[in-house]
Amino acid sequence: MNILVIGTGYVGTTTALVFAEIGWNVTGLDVDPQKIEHLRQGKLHFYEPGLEGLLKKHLGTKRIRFTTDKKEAIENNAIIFICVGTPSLPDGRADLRYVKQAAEDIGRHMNGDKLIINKSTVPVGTQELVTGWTRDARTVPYPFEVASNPEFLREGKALMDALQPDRIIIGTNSDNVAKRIGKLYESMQCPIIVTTPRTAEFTKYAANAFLATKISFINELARLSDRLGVNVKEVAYGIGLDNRIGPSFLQAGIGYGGSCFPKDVAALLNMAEHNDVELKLLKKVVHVNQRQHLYMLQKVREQIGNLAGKRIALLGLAFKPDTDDIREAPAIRMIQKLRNEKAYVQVYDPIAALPPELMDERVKFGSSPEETMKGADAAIICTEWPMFLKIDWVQVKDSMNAPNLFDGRNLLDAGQMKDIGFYYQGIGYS
Ligand SMILES: NC(=O)c1ccc[n+]([C@@H]2O[C@H](COP(=O)([O-])OP(=O)(O)OC[C@H]3O[C@@H](n4cnc5c(N)ncnc54)[C@H](O)[C@@H]3O)[C@@H](O)[C@H]2O)c1
Ligand SMILES: O=c1ccn([C@@H]2O[C@H](COP(=O)(O)OP(=O)(O)O[C@H]3O[C@H](CO)[C@@H](O)[C@H](O)[C@H]3O)[C@@H](O)[C@H]2O)c(=O)[nH]1
Repeated sequence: MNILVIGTGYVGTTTALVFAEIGWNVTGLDVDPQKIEHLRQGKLHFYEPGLEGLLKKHLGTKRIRFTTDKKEAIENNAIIFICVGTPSLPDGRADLRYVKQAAEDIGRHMNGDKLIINKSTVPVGTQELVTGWTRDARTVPYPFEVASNPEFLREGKALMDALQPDRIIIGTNSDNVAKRIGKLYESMQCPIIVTTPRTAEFTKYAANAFLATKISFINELARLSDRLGVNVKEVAYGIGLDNRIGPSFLQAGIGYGGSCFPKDVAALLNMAEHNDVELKLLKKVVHVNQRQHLYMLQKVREQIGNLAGKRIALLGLAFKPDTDDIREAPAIRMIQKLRNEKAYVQVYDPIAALPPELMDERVKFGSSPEETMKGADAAIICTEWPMFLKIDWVQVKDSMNAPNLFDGRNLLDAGQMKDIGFYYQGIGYS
């Protein structure tokens, strides 16, 4: 079977490689010639464990190829996945301009029957819009179908999530389309749910909104835990063992970030507003999340006083470990706040880079965690990179100006850090 994947970002590249791995012939199409050139050379333009090996393997098997030629790619493939970005507009709405462009490209170059499957995260009703955009761009009225097939992979675990998904959701009103898409995934061992396109589109937002809610819930309880002298990690473990609750996404910290949760929660809130429904709980989820890094900074101020002129070390920039993605990362918000308060900031991350616009005489990137913390008045852990567990904390304690350690991800062992001589504060954990 020949498959075209439009968009070779995070989702498109993973999707293309997973279909190559399960035996299909895949073409990856992107408007960005640099990305395509990198991919042709077996190089990824983002960090994701395991993916580059698979890319090199399938360039070798010739099951995968990459192009910027829309006409040729669309003409040669009857099954087309749309995997383009749907970023936030200023009012929170999902920007559908790339999806529209892809739909129009397909319509314009259509040369026979096409099955269009949308994997991008899109508002309810987009399948109907894609149908209209494709139809209006056709020059010859070839038949085509549009289905929804949302993607649930996580950055850092993209390959595992895409090869062994918890479920596959197919949104179509046609039994024949459901069968054709089901065939693409027949080697995967997971439930396949066939539903309407609108339900499939909504389910994606519901999943991300629920996960974000779990995080804000435990973050609120973490703040109360601090006041009550309770260990929120043990609370999360205790409630997580209840099958009805489950253990995941109950890790308290400085809040969620990334390219998905903030954008998708905003899009869902926008959808609700346009339908005159107020999602009060979800609004609070966002509110809690936006304040969580400020809560940590308040703890720092309580310990070391005014931050002006103080040296603060920040460990971790990425919005979570195993990625170089800093989109909506709490660490970035933290740096901006520290900069406003005229602190000197030294940052370290094993993979992610500090954006040049954030660097100045007050904000520098360190060469190692140890060097970053040398002479600091306080260190704040913003990302739970496993390498931070291996730091020689005894040595670090002696090299700091004052041994103040603030663990924004509850990564380290509080007792051990205190034994070493640190003033240690996590979130709902100390
Ligand atoms: N990143 C994730 O972890 C993740 C997980 C699940 C779902 N999603 C959703 O999947 C979608 C894609 O996300 P992403 O992170 O891969 O986005 P991305 O921005 O990294 O990649 C999108 C790619 O599409 C390309 N593109 C745009 N218009 C095009 C066109 N007309 N023709 C060809 N290529 C075009 C861009 O150049 C870019 O390379 C979004 O809707 C996102 O919300 C993302
Ligand atoms: O207990 C937890 C779990 C996560 N996080 C934070 O939540 C954010 C998002 O983490 P994660 O969900 O692992 O990363 P994403 O790659 O953004 O994946 C989410 O967003 C994708 C895009 O829609 C979906 O496909 C995935 O299913 C969904 O998990 C990160 O900042 C984490 O630090 C916490 O603070 N506590």
